[in-house]
Amino acid sequence: MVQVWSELQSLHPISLSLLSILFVLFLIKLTRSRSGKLNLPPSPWKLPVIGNLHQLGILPHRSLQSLARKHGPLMLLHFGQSPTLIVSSVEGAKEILKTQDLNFSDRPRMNFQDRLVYANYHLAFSPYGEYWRQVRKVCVLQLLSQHRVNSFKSVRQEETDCMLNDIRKSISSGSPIVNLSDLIFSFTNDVTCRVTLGRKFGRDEGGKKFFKIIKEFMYFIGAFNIGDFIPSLAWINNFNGLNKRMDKNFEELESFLGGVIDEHIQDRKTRKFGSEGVEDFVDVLLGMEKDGSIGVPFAKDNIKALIMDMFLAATDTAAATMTWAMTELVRHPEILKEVQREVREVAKGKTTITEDDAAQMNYMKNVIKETLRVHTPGPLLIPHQSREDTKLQGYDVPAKTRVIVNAWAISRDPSIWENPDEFIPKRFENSSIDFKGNDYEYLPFGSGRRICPGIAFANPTMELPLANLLYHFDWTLPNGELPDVEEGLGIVAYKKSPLQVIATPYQI
Ligand code: HEM
Repeated sequence: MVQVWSELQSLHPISLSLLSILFVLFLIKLTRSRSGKLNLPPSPWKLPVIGNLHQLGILPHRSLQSLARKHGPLMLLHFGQSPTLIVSSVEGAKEILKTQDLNFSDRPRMNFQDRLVYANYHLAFSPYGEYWRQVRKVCVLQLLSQHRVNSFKSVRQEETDCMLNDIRKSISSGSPIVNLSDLIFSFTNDVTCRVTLGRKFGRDEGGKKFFKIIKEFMYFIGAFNIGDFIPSLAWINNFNGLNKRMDKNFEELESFLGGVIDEHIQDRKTRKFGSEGVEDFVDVLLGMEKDGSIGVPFAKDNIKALIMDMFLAATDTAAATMTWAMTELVRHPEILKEVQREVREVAKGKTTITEDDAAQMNYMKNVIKETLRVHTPGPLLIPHQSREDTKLQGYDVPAKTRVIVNAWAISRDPSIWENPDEFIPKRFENSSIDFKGNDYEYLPFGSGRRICPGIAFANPTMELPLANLLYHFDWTLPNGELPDVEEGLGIVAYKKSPLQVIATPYQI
């Protein structure tokens, strides 16, 4: 020490003052980094490079629920290089989706968006900002408002009749076992096709090809993609076949959607409205492209993205809910009997159940509510992202942190719900809890700025066919075997194996 001191004294005064400045700067940095140390939410132990990815499991909502039980309802995981906040409590969800909604209304960018030009124009994946605000407004006003939804009443009625006829045909051809999963998916897909594209694509080769394209696209959104978590390793997708598969799908999508738009442009030259006689969504969007009324740059690629949004958001979610509802009903014959009693009392003697009839079936509505609680179709909502540094329940959350709200775990939290894993539609009787985004213990459609804008569309699309299925047929199980409740992989929690049930016509 004495030697260091005497060497310092022998230094030139300029060097000495430089050294002092450096020393002071070092001290400032040290103090800053100590006082600026972030108080981050608890994290489970993580591995180098992949972080907590290995703990994600095949059904992430379930593995995240188990991790939250150990580490708490606010947890910071690292999926590769992406810090991700996992929220599994009512208080946390309320903070994200209400109190600090503006800060958490962004979306993280997904790797697939780099490979499909118009993926950047999606409503569901758009960052928070003027583009998102304007296209959301257009979608709500032109397709999803109560007024527009009512104008598609006849479409839902006709498609419900088609589904019932398919079942009758199957029975009269000697096959009373019907694949309800397929029938329900065709129903929601045909309804979405008609209101969005002006016509359905049927069950011929063309229609089947379209189903395949949509299903494949859904797969990319839900599939594990290394580029989403470790961008520097995105090149791996060139070798594992994912990029090739995406490119092929996107080419098919481009050709299909391009064809639909061209068809509409031709149609508009000869007719005022689309093939249904009502202006469909593509017609409306083409009109907006032409007159520039949307207020943000808007061209064919934007139209394609919004069409896709409607298919991705509307078809699988509603179909999954109805399939789960029927699955739970055949698993609980006493509940099935009770709901059929209500349906048959309300619609007594009628040959067709209308939406006005279905609207009076309160027990059936509770069956749908309970289905959305137990089998939340979007169990983790769509990931949100913070826009600025913030504090959350005493923890620091830096800007650009991904946020996953585990809505499924919250709706199965035993401290909130009695017997949370059991299917009990009666729990909603005399309860004010609803799915409109004000009750944070029950968030099947999310809440806040990014809440699902399709609630008004989804309701009658599920209630009408369900009421009709329950009214016109009795349902039993092939060999008396209960259907399983195993979930498939993907962003929508659907029933993995198809629901096969025996339909027996009910004598009105
Ligand atoms: C049972 C049916 C449905 C369920 C359970 C459901 C659920 C959800 C959920 C959980 C979100 C994400 C909310 C968030 O990020 O916080 C969402 C977003 C969205 N949903 Fe739905 N949805 C359903 C039906 C529909 C339908 C029928 C449509 C349209 C026809 C639709 C259109 C959308 C769109 C466009 C978004 C993105 C909103 C945005 O990012 O601003 N959904 N939905």
